[in-house]
Amino acid sequence: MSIPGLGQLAPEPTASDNKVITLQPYWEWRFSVTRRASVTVRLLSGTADRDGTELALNRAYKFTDTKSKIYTLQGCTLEITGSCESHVAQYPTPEASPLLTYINMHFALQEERRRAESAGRGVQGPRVLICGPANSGKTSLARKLVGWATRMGSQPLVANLDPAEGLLSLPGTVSAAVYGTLMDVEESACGFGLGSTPSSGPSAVPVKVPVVYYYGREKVEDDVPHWKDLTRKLASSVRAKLNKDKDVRASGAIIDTPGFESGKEGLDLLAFAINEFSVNIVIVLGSSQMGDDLQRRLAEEKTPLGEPIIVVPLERSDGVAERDEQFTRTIRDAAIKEYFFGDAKRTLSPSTQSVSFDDVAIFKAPDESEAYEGQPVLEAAEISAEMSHWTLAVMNASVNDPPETIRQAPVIGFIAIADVDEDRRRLKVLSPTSGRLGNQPLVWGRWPEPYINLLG
Ligand SMILES: Nc1ncnc2c1ncn2[C@@H]1O[C@H](COP(=O)(O)OP(=O)(O)OP(=O)(O)O)[C@@H](O)[C@H]1O
Repeated sequence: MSIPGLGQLAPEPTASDNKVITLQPYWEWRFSVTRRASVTVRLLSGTADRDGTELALNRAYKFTDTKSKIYTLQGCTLEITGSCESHVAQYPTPEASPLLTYINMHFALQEERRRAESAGRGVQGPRVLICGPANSGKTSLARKLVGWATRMGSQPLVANLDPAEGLLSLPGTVSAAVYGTLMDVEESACGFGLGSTPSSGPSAVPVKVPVVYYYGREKVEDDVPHWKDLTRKLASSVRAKLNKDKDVRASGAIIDTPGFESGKEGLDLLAFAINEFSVNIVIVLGSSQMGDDLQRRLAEEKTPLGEPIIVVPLERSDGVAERDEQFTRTIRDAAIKEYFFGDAKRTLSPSTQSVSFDDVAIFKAPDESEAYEGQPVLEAAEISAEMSHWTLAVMNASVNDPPETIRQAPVIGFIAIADVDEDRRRLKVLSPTSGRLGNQPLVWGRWPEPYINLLG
């Protein structure tokens, strides 16, 4: 058990310049670098990880707009250059750190994967769903379990059901991808961000190919039926992949979820996802109440493959950082910008095109208040200046398809509306590739609202 606050050195408000720190095994260097500041970390000796991905010795890693930690299992020395809030979390023994339980979880999952592999005959590895209240460290744990698994040669499928944070995609989506290779330590999202996708052009780490569905809202509660439809679709593509590829099948899946509370609605939505993804292991972070409720609810249930569903409550790390609206908006805006323009490591050249209102088919999701059963799922949008700076999803469907088909189609990519000239009835459109906008329908969601002018 780690007791919040115990064994922590007092935070250093803004440590700057150059310093060298030594971490004992299982200690963490926790840092928060915001407002476009940056900090550079170099591993001088020992071993160190960020969320399951190892830092290379003597390589400089630069972090911007990131709240995270570097931990060590064997001890290490780090050189830190730059300004950020940071402190070292010390643990007297490994047992005092929640990290040990996460690692034990990883080894238990590896054992399941080994069993699935040797059993063959279509036996699937563990399908693990990670849930808990908001800010309990779900995504960080998902990244660790994925990073550790890939380092041992596994290729888990990773799915994200939280539209507030895109996995290899823009916010407002749910997505899934196979992870079989190295993750990017420097990325704010540490391997779960856009830097690892092919749509961003050449990549420093091997690219992942996600399947993406567009939700266009922030919270599941904003349009539960639509979220359920997309979760069902995503689960179906995950199932297809697990059936098709024996290495992925043996590795199983890791599913990250939005922060749900332990009320009936949250439990119902979790139970829905658990059923759709044939989950057989549910990790509950930071809520014994939710752990108990799920245990009770799933005690008699079996997966469609006939396995029992095991609920594993795990402790939340007291290091999980609060992220205010300003920080999350900065991260979101940076993701949208990176999608079109790349980042410091690789610059992309998006194309700008001028298109007539008559040459595009834009559909609009209903407003929040209308998002209930019986309402039109998508309507043809009236193009106006209101659309300026919004990012629209390009759907893998035909403009003549029924609205429901368009809404549930996979996403091919995104475009941004740079300008709307109502007088000339022309749109200036920013697109990651230079091809003409084809016959694909575009969907204008309700979130995230644009805060930046991409061409400004
Ligand atoms: N031990 C830690 N030390 C420092 N920062 C941490 C630690 N664990 C997690 N964080 C950071 O805290 C923030 C929240 O963590 P994370 O995203 O994993 O939580 P979450 O439960 O998935 O959140 P949400 O409910 O919003 O999806 C992230 O910026 C993450 O990098």
